[in-house]
Amino acid sequence: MQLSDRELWLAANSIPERQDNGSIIWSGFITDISDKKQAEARIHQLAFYDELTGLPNRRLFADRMRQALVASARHQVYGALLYMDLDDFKSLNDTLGHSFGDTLLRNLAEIITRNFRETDTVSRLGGDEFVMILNDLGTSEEAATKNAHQMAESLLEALSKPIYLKNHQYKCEASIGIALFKGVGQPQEELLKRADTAMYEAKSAGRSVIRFHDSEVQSVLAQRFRLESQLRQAVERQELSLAYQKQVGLDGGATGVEALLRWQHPEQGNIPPSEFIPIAESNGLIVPLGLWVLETACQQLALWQSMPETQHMRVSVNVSSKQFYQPDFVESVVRALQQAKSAPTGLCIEVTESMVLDDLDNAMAKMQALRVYGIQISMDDFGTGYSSMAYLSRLPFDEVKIDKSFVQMADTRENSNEWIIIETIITMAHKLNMHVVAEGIETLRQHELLAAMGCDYFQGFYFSRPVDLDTFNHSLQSMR
Ligand SMILES: Nc1nc2c(ncn2[C@@H]2O[C@@H]3COP(=O)(O)O[C@H]4[C@@H](O)[C@H](n5cnc6c(=O)[nH]c(N)nc65)O[C@@H]4COP(=O)(O)O[C@H]3[C@H]2O)c(=O)[nH]1
Repeated sequence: MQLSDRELWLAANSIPERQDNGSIIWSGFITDISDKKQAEARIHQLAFYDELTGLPNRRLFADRMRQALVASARHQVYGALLYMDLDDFKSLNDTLGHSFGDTLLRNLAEIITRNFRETDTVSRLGGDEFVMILNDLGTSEEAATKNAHQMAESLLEALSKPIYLKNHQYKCEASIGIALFKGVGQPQEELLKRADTAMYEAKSAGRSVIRFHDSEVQSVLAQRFRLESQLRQAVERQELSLAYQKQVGLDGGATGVEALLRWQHPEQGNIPPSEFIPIAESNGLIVPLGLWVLETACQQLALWQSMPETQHMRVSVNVSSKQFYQPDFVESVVRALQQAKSAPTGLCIEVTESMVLDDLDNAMAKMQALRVYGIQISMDDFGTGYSSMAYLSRLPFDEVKIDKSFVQMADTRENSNEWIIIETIITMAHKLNMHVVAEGIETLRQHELLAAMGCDYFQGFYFSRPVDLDTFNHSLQSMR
């Protein structure tokens, strides 16, 4: 029962008694059991929650951990255990007293809880040690590592804001150890020990440090962070360049090139795009990098267009999803063309199927706007995604690029389903007035088979690897 100012728990006991006329009268008594209920709630609170902060205690943590492991196994997703320990709590407790320490811990509990999602668990195992269970961090180890690291970083940032307590300003620093988990394979105690060990490693490495238990994960992460900061300076240091891979027509003559980004790292040498482009995509750096690629490719296009022997050459440029969905993407492409004084018909923008399907209407509007200028659009990596014929017919593409994995798969099994699919793609693309490029041609046989199927253009190591500009121009001259 809810009274105006408090909740009242009542227990009713009554016995039915049948009367002579057949009716039933209940007689009994009602007892106020509010005190008992409160005592039960208090016992539950004491059993499962930390008295000082109100956070789940070790017992409830163990139960949530069990649930997290089962859920992770069922959905095949990664989770992580974050073990956090304050960097100078002991000395603070000793100098400012335990009551100050307690108030600080209560404040921190609130800050930590605010920093995580409702589906995560924030618990206090004792002293200044907090352990968090993070669920649903992704299906790949890489995504989980990144997500767990981001969440730990954002926690450190939230903790670093000054807290004002009893005339003291306190800026918190903490060490965090992380252990990833997936499925029920690892015993709970083992996982906790791993996160704890990682936390000790973090502590010995300095203040406000995050460490993963798995040394391999840690070194991949360290390399990623190193690359990330170096990539920021790569444009200014002129470490980036474009490689050009030619595309040929049926007669073997070069009809165009695909411009591919290259990073010549001063110590590590050539770093493949598969390594640095995902980093640039995740931190937004891909937008300025992509613009640099477009501007450089347009300048080169203008040069080729100014010479009679190369004026027919088309330059294809890859764009990433983040870059494509920038509100001013179309304007930035047009600006790059205008600044370089190159004709828009020589530029081809390569987008992938999954990129377009992310936001179909928006993508369609951008593609139509690009085509108004005469810029061509190619659907890259066709065959790897949904490869929906329905979408292909609705979207304004000029070209379909059959992915290399598809071409190579088909080569190994004659008359395989892959060949049938390739043939269907080619026929359908032609009916939709699109031409077809097969990429990843490595053998004469692949070339001949695809040519026989009606493919229009070809690209692959069989004709040429991607090469630097001088080598490319040289090869053009020697062909004349
Ligand atoms: N095995 C084999 N491979 C072949 C063959 N012919 C070409 N390749 C490789 O296939 C990739 C083709 O580019 P992509 O599918 O667009 O795939 C590209 C593209 O998605 C991305 N990328 C490259 N440059 C840029 C860029 O400027 N911007 C963006 N957003 N992504 C880029 O990185 C990916 C990888 O680029 P690369 O390492 O240069 O790898 C290139 C090229 O070197 C062949 O016959 N056999």
